[in-house]
This record gives sequence, structure tokens and C-alpha cells, in this order.
Amino acid sequence: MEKYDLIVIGGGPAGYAAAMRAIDFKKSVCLIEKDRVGGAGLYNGALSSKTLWEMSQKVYEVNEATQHLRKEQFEFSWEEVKKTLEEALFERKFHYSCHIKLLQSATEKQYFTYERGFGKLLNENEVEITRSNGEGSKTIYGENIILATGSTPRKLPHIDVDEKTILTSDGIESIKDYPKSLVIIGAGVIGCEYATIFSNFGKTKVYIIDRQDRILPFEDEDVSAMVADNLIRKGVTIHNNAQLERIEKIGNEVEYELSYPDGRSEVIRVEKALLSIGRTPNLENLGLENAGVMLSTRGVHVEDNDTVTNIPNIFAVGDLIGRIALVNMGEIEARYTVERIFSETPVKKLNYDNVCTIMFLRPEVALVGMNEQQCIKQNIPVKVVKLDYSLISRAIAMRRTQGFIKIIVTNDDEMRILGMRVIGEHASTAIQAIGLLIKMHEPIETLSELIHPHPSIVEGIQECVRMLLNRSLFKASVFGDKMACYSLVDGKRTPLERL
Ligand SMILES: Cc1cc2nc3c(=O)[nH]c(=O)nc-3n(C[C@H](O)[C@H](O)[C@H](O)COP(=O)(O)OP(=O)(O)OC[C@H]3O[C@@H](n4cnc5c(N)ncnc54)[C@H](O)[C@@H]3O)c2cc1C
Ligand SMILES: NC(=O)c1ccc[n+]([C@@H]2O[C@H](COP(=O)([O-])OP(=O)(O)OC[C@H]3O[C@@H](n4cnc5c(N)ncnc54)[C@H](O)[C@@H]3O)[C@@H](O)[C@H]2O)c1
Repeated sequence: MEKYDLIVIGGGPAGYAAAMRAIDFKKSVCLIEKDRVGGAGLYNGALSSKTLWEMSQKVYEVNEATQHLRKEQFEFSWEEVKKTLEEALFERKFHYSCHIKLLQSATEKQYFTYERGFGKLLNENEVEITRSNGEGSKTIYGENIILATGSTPRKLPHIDVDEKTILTSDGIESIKDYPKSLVIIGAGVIGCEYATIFSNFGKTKVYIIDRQDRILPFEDEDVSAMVADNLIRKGVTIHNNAQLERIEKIGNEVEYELSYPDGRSEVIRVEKALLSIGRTPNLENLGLENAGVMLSTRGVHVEDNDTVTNIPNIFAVGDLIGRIALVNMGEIEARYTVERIFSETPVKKLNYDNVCTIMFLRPEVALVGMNEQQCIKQNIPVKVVKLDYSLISRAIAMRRTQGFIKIIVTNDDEMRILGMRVIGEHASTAIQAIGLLIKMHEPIETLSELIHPHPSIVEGIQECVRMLLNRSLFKASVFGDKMACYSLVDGKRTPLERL
């Protein structure tokens, strides 16, 4: 039987990162992927949806900038959109396939093996690989095993997803043309990103069904309100507080019925529906019971800030553990796991305090660390500072002054940063710097006199920090509507006196 130091099941961003990190330790690693290396990091996921988003942003911006000049809207045909999408996917797929091929023929071949097939645990060390092309199966042995089988869209028993008319993110990119109308069920990240994409293209009437009183319910109200306002301005209908009573295919269309707390109900017909109500970990036929691996309510059970399961040589990373479903987190968890297994020196546990993300909306939203509602929920007393984009030179130069920067710090003299939210153009440009400050437990003083490029959106972050220190360029006493600074203790906001 072939023996390896490490077997990795699943070749998405997490599994791939694990295999590559094992090579650095000169350990023998077998990576097993049943379908396509890259997983949802590429296909029907991060790269594909961002390619669509980028194209849709271009369309929207051209039309916005030239609205007084043109009679007709600028547009891409769906064929052009698909072609660009395929080019982008091919480029990345090419990197992976060349990389894998060359690694297997280079000096690394003694370490790296790639197997195309379905991986299943037979016990704590043995994995069966069943090849999809009818070439049978084989069993291999691993000293250590990393499970990285990812997730798939969550479905509901009463919604008949056929990936043609009623779709999930797995099927939406295979549509043959822009739908004339699209209802999106679930107003989380995927739902809002696709609402942005289709409303940007301007060819689809978009509806979002939101069972809560606002979209993006896990984000602060000011963020979700600005995102919602912009979607509505682009013609999107948001059904807030709506209960989906029924959704069914009628011919080539979809009919859905909603009810509201005030007793109202409505029936609407659209061309397509997109179900985006979260993701489910890929646990099926993984053989967890054969090895005695336990589950949590979210996925495979792992220890806090760690990736080890209840079986000491079996680990789980990425979407499969249901902790934070992001490419960057899957990669970090995977790299940590390999270091934890093979490093001769102790490795620091995982830390989720400074996770940086971007929500690809219009405008983009950058997130790092905690938001206000998390501070309230965890009863952490904080200070909050908020600056409107209209006071930032670069936003003025861009003629895009809609947006704000919000920074949350500890409610003490040191004022360590706990989190930041930026919504607006170039929102994502400064999140890693803030992520680094959070990780290093640095006080905000560090940022206040650092030389920032001018004109840039990040100067707004510096102005926020200076406001907290009561030394801002503009004074909140004058621009009270654009600058806010308050303490947030026991859920109560109290304005802080600022000059
Ligand atoms: C529409 C969409 C947009 C997204 N946008 C972003 C974004 O902008 N930024 C971001 O950070 N994240 C984004 N995400 C989330 C991100 O794609 C996932 O968090 C990430 O891909 C998870 O990586 P993973 O390796 O854990 O799992 P996956 O990417 O799901 O990969 C798992 C792999 O395992 C394989 N597999 C499963 N079972 C087996 C088995 N038994 N044997 C062998 N192979 C198996 C699968 O075929 C797959 O290739 C997005 C997701 C979606 C759906
Ligand atoms: N830009 C990014 O980083 C990015 C982009 C896309 C996806 N992702 C990742 O993918 C994950 C999954 O995204 P998602 O949007 O599917 O999940 P989500 O958790 O972000 O949102 C799901 C939404 O569906 C709603 N919902 C749940 N059940 C419902 C029901 N029965 N009826 C109506 N609404 C319902 C929830 O209230 C929530 O608003 C995200 O958590 C994120 O980690 C990240």
C-alpha cells in the first residue's frame, strides 16, 4: 500500500494550500480531488462571481458617466460576459494544472502526488480513492489526514432546484442569457453580490426576499441601509420581513408567494430564481463514521482556534468546519494545520480577530474584525468613530462621495482597534493595515502620524484616528453630520465631546 506523511481530501483553496505547504516541509503528500482543483475558489464561487462583478461594474460605470450623452445603454451581450468568464477561469485553471503537472515531474515529485477521485476515510489512517472514470479504486495510507471537502449551496426540501429555472450559485453562471427578471431568496453575501451584478448589468429586474427586516442582517444597520438604498436606486425590489410561502415552476417561469407580518400577501412571477441561503458542509460519503470523527452543529467538529478533530491525526479545514467560509481563511487554516503537524517548534493557534473580507457590492464594503452589533452582543464597551466620504479629498476627486469609514476601538486610553467597516470607492485599500494593527494589538497612535499617500481614501482612516485622539483636521463641532464619535456601552451610544 502507498504510504504518505499526509493525505489531503479535497483540492479547493484549503486543500490545495495544505498540500503545497507540506512540500515546504519535504513531506510526502497525496492530494485527492474528485472534480476540479480550485473548488469554489474558482468555479461557481469566488473567482467566477468576481469576474462577473468586475464586468458588471464597468457596464454600470460607463452608463452612469455617460448617461447625458447616450440615448442607448452601453451593454455586453451575455455571450461576451460568458466568454470573459471562461477566459478568467481558464487562466486560473491553467495555473493549477501546469503547476500540478510540473510539480509531479520536478524534484518535488518525491513529495507530491495528485489523485483524481473521490476520497473516503476507511479508518484513522486509510483512505479509499474511487476514480470517477471507472478506473476502479485503491486504498492509501496516511500518517496524517486533512479533510478539506468544502461546501455546497444549502437547499430547502420544498424548493425544487433544477439549476435551470430555480438555481443556486452552482447554476447561475450557466444561464443562456440575462434573465428578464430574477428573484433572489436570501439577502446574505451571495444574494446581495448577485443582486449587485444583475442590477449593474441593467438587463434584469431583480427582487430580493429577505425574511428579516433588513438585508445583510449580520452587518451593522448603517452598512446594510446604504447597500439597500443603492440597490433600490438601481431598481431592485427588496421584500423585507417576507415569509416565502410557496415557490414553484410554472412553464418556463417561477411563481412565488410571500406573506408579511401585517397579514398582506403577494404573488409574483419571474423568469429565474436564485436560492442563496447559506452553504452546507460536504460530509456525504466521507466515511467520518469509519474513523470515528465527530460532527458539530456547523460541520466537522474541531477544537477552538484549531483544526484538529477528536481524532488526533485527522484535521479539518475550510468550509467543511463551517466556521468562516472564505478562501483566505481556508488557506490560513490549511497552512496552520500543516505547520502544526510538521513544525519542530510550537505553532501559535489560529486567530480569527482580524479576518479581512470584501463584499463585492456597489459600492464595495470592506470588513475587518468586529462590528458594532457584535460588540453589543458580547457586551464589549467600545468607542466608535465614523467619517463620511464627502470629507475625503480622493472621494471628492473621484466624484464619488457616498460612503463612510467606521472604526471601533477599545473604550480605554490605549484605544486598540477591534474592527473597521468601510463602504465606498476603494473601500478595500486599507483593511490589511488595520488587520495588522489588530493582530499586533497596537494602539491607534501608531496610525495618527504615519505618512499616508495623498489624495487617498486611507487618509479618511487617519482622520478617524485623529478624531479619536481629538486632533482631527476638520472639527466635529462644525461637521457634526459628517463626523461622529461616541462610546457604545451596554448597548447605549453616548456622543463623545470633540472639538
Ligand atoms: C458565489 C460565491 C462567491 C464567493 N466569493 C468569495 C470571495 O469573494 N472571497 C472569499 O474569500 N470567498 C468567497 N467565497 C467562499 C469561498 O469560495 C469558499 O470559502 C472556499 O472556496 C472554501 O474553500 P474549501 O477548500 O474549504 O472548499 P471548496 O472550495 O468547496 O473545495 C472543496 C473541494 O473538495 C472537493 N471534494 C469534495 N468532496 C470530496 C471527496 N470526498 N473527495 C475528493 N474531493 C472532494 C470538491 O470537488 C472541491 O473541489 C465565495 C463562495 C461562493 C459560493
Ligand atoms: N465576498 C465574499 O467574501 C463572499 C462572497 C460570497 C460568499 N462568501 C461566503 O459564502 C458564504 C455563504 O454565502 P450565503 O450568502 O449563501 O450565506 P449568508 O450566510 O451570507 O446569507 C444567507 C442569508 O440567507 C438568509 N436565509 C437563511 N435561510 C433563509 C430562508 N429559509 N428564507 C429566506 N432567507 C433565508 C439569512 O438570513 C441570510 O441573510 C458566506 O457566509 C461567505 O462566507 C463570501
